[in-house]
Amino acid sequence: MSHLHAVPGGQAPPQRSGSATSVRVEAPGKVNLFLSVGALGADGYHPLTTVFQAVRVVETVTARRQALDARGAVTLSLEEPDASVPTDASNLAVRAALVLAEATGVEEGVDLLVRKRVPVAGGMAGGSADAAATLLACNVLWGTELDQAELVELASRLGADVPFPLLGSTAVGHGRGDRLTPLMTRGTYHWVFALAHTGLSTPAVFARFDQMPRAVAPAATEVPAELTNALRSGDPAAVAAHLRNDLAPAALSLRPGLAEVIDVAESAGALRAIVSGSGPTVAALVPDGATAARVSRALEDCEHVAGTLRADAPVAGARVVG
Ligand SMILES: C[C@@](CO)(OP(=O)(O)O)[C@H](O)COP(=O)(O)OP(=O)(O)OC[C@H]1O[C@@H](n2ccc(N)nc2=O)[C@H](O)[C@@H]1O
Ligand SMILES: Nc1ncnc2c1ncn2[C@@H]1O[C@H](COP(=O)(O)OP(=O)(O)O)[C@@H](O)[C@H]1O
Repeated sequence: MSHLHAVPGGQAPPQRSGSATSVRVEAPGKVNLFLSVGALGADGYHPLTTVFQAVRVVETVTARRQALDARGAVTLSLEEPDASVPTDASNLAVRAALVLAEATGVEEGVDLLVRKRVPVAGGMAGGSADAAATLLACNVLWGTELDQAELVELASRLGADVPFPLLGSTAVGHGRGDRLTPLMTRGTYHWVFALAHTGLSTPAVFARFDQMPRAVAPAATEVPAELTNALRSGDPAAVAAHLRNDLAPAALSLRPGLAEVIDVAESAGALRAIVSGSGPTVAALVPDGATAARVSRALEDCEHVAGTLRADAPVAGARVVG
């Protein structure tokens, strides 16, 4: 591992010849194909058994060397400013750069440019994708050479959902959802996402989950074989039959209009529509492109839907582009 330190006296630290001045990384959003939630633990987290699938709705983070007069600072701007996304130290991408700098002793700072495509506070882990992309981009920009296991360890300190976008594809999550095991799947899955007019807070959805009567199905400690077999056979209809989200009743209780969104998608031909993670995005699994177009059109006419996205899955995890 190579460490870069600021030189005392305000001079620029030496730059390795040939080192890039900017690194661009893409990282995917996700949908939970299975999300079984246990009882709240003493650490304030719920034990999860989940299956993440990375979808082709992609965040892009460009990490650029700081100008000499800003060296040491971590700054962030959004390609398209959005009042619901902070650009200060509370942005998960800024925190990711600081965590990597702290772990490696790098002091040169970074300027981050974020292009968001994953709906904000939508249950698709867009902020986590930004953090994962930032870890990889800074690791390359700074030449810190952490391996993937080390990046995953830093990611899990930032949030339960941050390790997954580093891996991408399909993976089972245990613990807080951050202990990942890749899952073999076949085929391509087609999704239509119905975006809500406003987001839902993940802690608020978990808190509502705690207040609700216990679900009929007990929390699962393993992913059912029916789902893993369906994913292995590449059969979307079989996968649709085994989708499960224990947070759905809590999200629906906070946002009753989501029931209608699910209905609209399924009536228009979706194999199944579910709440994505903690919501409020609704993820509709469709058999083909023609049905995707029909489901999108029906959803766009629904008053609770702000817009739709179509995406295939699974896709790779965070990777350097350009
Ligand atoms: C629900 C899920 C499903 O994949 O995703 P989203 O729908 O938010 O994208 C995740 O568990 C969200 O992960 P993430 O958004 O990273 O959560 P964190 O920042 O670590 O935690 C935010 C808060 O959510 C609650 N939380 C999160 C994860 C977990 N296993 N149990 C919890 O109770 C806790 O109240 C915690 O303080
Ligand atoms: N890089 C980021 N992108 C989006 N939201 C962020 C980011 N950093 C911090 N946040 C805050 O986290 C909240 C939820 O993040 P997000 O990842 O979009 O949703 P979810 O947790 O539902 O997947 C946002 O409402 C925002 O206030």
